[in-house]
Amino acid sequence: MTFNLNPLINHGVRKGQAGFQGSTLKCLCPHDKVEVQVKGNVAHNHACGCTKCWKPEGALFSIVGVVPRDNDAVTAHADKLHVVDEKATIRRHACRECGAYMFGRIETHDHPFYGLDFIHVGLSDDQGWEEPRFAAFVSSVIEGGLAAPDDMGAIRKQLQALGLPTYDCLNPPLMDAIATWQARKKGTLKTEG
Ligand SMILES: N[C@@H](CCC(=O)N[C@@H](CS)C(=O)NCC(=O)O)C(=O)O
Ligand SMILES: [Zn+2]
Ligand SMILES: [Zn+2]
Repeated sequence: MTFNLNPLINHGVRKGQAGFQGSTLKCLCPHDKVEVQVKGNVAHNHACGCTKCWKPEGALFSIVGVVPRDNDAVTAHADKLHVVDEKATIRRHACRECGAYMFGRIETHDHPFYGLDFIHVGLSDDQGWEEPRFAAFVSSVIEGGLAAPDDMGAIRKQLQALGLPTYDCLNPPLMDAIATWQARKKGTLKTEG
């Protein structure tokens, strides 16, 4: 059985282009689309199975990455946006009409990822975005009711065959970044860098 992981990766992972300058994200409404202009490429792009990230209809995973918060701006139909969950750390701004999540922002200064916005490059018509490089929160697809526990072996295999290592949290570099931030805050890590 082949799973609908996400349309962006179902038929292989397309490599990004060096020097890609960014592009516009558009919501899925047939007209009066919400538009978000993104300057520069996305980073840490990955598949996320968590229940909070936006997934296209029928897909098991979101494709989500980050940009500096100053690099994205809503350029059309901002009035259609609402925050999906005010209590979540990532305030995900979605189109009220089509449901697409246009950007997610961390407003808590005291957070390891403060300063980054979360975006979905699948909402752009352009190619060249950094390719997804790993899969995070894979086990969460069970929590979301999207997959049976017995399917997880096959789902992980499909992701790994695409060259995406699978994790049930974030990947080691991001987990290390979070732990480093926590250690500096607690004073348990004193070195710079
Ligand atoms: N098992 C949980 C995990 C959710 C989770 O921790 N998601 C990560 C990856 S997007 C996160 O950073 N969430 C913060 C937030 O959603 O505000 C779920 O699937 O809902
Ligand atoms: Zn829309
Ligand atoms: Zn997520």
